[in-house]
Parts: sequence; structure tokens; C-alpha cells
Amino acid sequence: MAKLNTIETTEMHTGGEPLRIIEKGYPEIKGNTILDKIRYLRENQDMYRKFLMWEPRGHYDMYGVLLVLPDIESADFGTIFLHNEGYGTMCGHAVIALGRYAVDKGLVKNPQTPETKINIQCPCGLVEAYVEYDGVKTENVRFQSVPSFVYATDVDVEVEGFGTVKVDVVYGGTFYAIVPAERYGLNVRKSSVDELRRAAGTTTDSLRRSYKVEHPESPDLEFIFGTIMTDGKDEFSDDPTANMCVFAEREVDRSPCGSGVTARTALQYYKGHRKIGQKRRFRGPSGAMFTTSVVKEVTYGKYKNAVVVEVSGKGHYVGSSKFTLEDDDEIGQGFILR
Ligand SMILES: O=C(O)[C@H]1NCC[C@@H]1O
Repeated sequence: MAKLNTIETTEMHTGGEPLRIIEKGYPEIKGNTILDKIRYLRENQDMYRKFLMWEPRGHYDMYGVLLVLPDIESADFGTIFLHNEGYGTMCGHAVIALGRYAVDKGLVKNPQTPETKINIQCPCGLVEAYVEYDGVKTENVRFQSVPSFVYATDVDVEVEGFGTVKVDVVYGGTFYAIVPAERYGLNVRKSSVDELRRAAGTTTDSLRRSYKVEHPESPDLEFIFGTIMTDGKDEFSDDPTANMCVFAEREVDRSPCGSGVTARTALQYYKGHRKIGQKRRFRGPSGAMFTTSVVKEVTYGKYKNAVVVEVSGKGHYVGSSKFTLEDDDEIGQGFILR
């Protein structure tokens, strides 16, 4: 049986979505780039992801991050995101929590008031985070993600149990299908999490089998990460709009999903529902809100009207842990109930 190192973590959440920040004990991760490092982890050290994300230390919907050396010179640090199925390429709720963490733990030299800028290299590229800081306390974090673009609209997907459903496919640091829940006869605020999870997860599975996405920079980013169920309220309003992101292996984001609202904001802009600078709130399943705006249009590969989206929210500390494994504990290596 594998012997695993003791791992120390700080535990946070953003809008209810957990973030296990791995601090000590992870084995050496080889690779020149973050995407290489992810490949290395997948092939050589995946038992540590299961050890920390799965039961009995985590659960089906657990989420974590490893801080690694960046390979972009201007980055303060790099990140590798962990979830129930593998490794993500962008994570807004993590960036929001990590902004506070990086200032609080002294990972950035000379933090500035009233706001400290941090460059965080995510697997999808460089993300700029701005942390509210009064010299003592850290508060809200806003981040500007990598360029986001609408990949396709009105894509027909055969969803078992629901027939043909039209979805939009949008990149917000990772590719999502975005679809109003009413197309499944569901309501994103009122239907059960199980029903929404099943409909969204079946949509993702079907797209992964039948639909190919291409990314301007890297084949490692060419996959559908999840499906975002919305309330369909995309026309601009001061009222928040609700969505639920179901990603990886049918994992449900408790927060509004940072990369998901990035993608949804890009889609709203593309459809003429948002203007540059206009702020809108998004509500996640926990009731937590993120606020977004389109910062500017940029060219990204062949996408002349890609956009930089800003997302803001707040992460909170919930504790710290030291995880161990006894020599005779096979189940304790990690298992998952679904
Ligand atoms: O906030 C986000 O972007 C994410 N939360 C979990 C799944 C996504 O990566």
C-alpha cells in the first residue's frame, strides 16, 4: 500500500465553495510549465489528489489548490487546481480566496493599501488579482481573468432523458456550456441540486463525446469543463441573476463560479445585454454573490472581440488541517461516494 506524506493545509471558502490550500508535504512536482506539471501529477502523484479531495478528508464536491513556481516571469506564484476528477485550468473562487491568503501570509512583498495587486499564474494563463487591504485586514478581491470568448451559440446537444437541448459554448479560462435550466423543465433557484446536477452533468458528458472545442493557444485547454445552468435572465438588470455550475465529474459549485460568471458575462456582452463597465451581480447556489463587469475588448488568437472580464467577491478562512495516513488504512487513501 502507498505510503503518503503528512500534508498541511489552510482551509478557506469563497461563497461556500471550499478551497483547501496545500501548504506542506506534497512531493516534488516535475515539469517546466504549469501544464507540464499537471501532466506529471496526473501520471505520477494522483494519489495525493485522491487523498486530499476524496473522502474521508474531502468529499464529492471538494476543491483544492497547490501553489507552485510560476513559469511566467511577472507572476507572483503559480497554481494547480484539484477537484474530484482531476485538475482544472481556471478557478475564480480560488483566485478570490488566494488574493487574501497571499497578502495575509506574506507571499507578496510590500503589499499596498488600499489595494494590493497580485499576479497569479493559473494553468490557463496570467490572472491579475486586486486585494482590498487597509494595512491590517484583507477584504474583497477583484480579478481580471485571461481573455474570454464566445466559441459557439445554439449548439444542439442530445441529452439523455431530455432530448435535444440548445446550449452556448463559451471560454472563461476553461470551456463551459451555458444554458437556461428551463430548457430541461427545471428552475435553477427551485429545482433540487440533484436534478440540476444530473441534467447539467449529462449535457457535459454528451458534449465531451460529440463536440470538439479548439483553443487559440494550447491543446491542453481544449475540453468542456462543465455546464452552467442559468435562470435565463441575461437582459441587463440591477437584480442579480442566478446560475449553478456543474463541473468536472458532476461537481456542484456552491459559489456563482468565478470562471463561469466570466464566461456568462462574455456571452451577455456578445448578445448585447452588457456594456463595458456595467456591473451585474450573479447569485450561486449558496446564495453568495459575485459582481462582474466587462473591462475591455481584446484580440485573442482569431477572436477579435474577446473580452477581459472582472469578477469580485470575498473568501473566508475556516481553519487549517494536518492530514495523515496510517500504514494499514487502505480506505483512508481516498474513496468517493456518488
Ligand atoms: O470559481 C471557479 O471558477 C470555479 N469554482 C469551482 C469550479 C471553477 O473552477
